Amino acid sequence: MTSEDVINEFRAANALREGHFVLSSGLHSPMFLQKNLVFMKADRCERLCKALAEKITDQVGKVDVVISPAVGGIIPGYETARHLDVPSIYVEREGGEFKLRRGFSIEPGDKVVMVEDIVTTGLSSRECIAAIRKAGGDVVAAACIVDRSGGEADVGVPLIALASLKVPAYPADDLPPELAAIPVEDPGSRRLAKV
Ligand SMILES: O=P(O)(O)OC[C@H]1O[C@H](OP(=O)(O)OP(=O)(O)O)[C@H](O)[C@@H]1O
Ligand SMILES: O=C(O)c1cc(=O)[nH]c(=O)[nH]1
Ligand SMILES: [Mg+2]
Repeated sequence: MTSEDVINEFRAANALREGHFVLSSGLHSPMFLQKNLVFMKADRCERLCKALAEKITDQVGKVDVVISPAVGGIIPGYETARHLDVPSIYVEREGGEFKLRRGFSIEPGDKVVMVEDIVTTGLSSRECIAAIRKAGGDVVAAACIVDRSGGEADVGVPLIALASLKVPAYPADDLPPELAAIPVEDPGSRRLAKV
């Protein structure tokens, strides 16, 4: 599957959004990949994650478990794990920090592939990898459906991206005037109020 094929799946799901978005990292962008609209259809999710699973196997061989960061990583993590025929678990934020909860644990020495939906700066991936290591996992690679950094993000382990593209993103104090003129949306979960 080429990067263009992957982006076409987003287009077909009306998931390639234009406007003014604040991203998980705090950067602002005129484009947002609303992955939930892609993953909501099982056939579309399967095509993408089957291709990602094949790419993971080609590049790192057999792994023992997939671990993903909530919320966005949960569905692609599960579907990719299904094609790798391994279990899928996830970390979620507790007091802002990713942790394994819900009875999930890692067997000592388990080879882990961390599966993300989207990588922009790699911040969430690095936080997830740190949480996995703290819980005893050996992270052999990271993987994602789309790397918006065009290969520039450094997550500290090899990053296997199904699609790679370079999307503009700007610090809040350095917005182009045409972007600053549009009301901002914050679609992710990082800044959601805690209950
Ligand atoms: O590479 P980064 O700069 O970290 O950006 C990518 C992250 O942003 C999104 O998560 P977000 O925190 O918005 O929440 P979500 O998973 O609930 O969508 C996405 O799911 C990635 O985890
Ligand atoms: O960087 C992000 O937060 C981000 C970008 C994007 O296109 N899609 C997404 O879900 N998150
Ligand atoms: Mg996320």
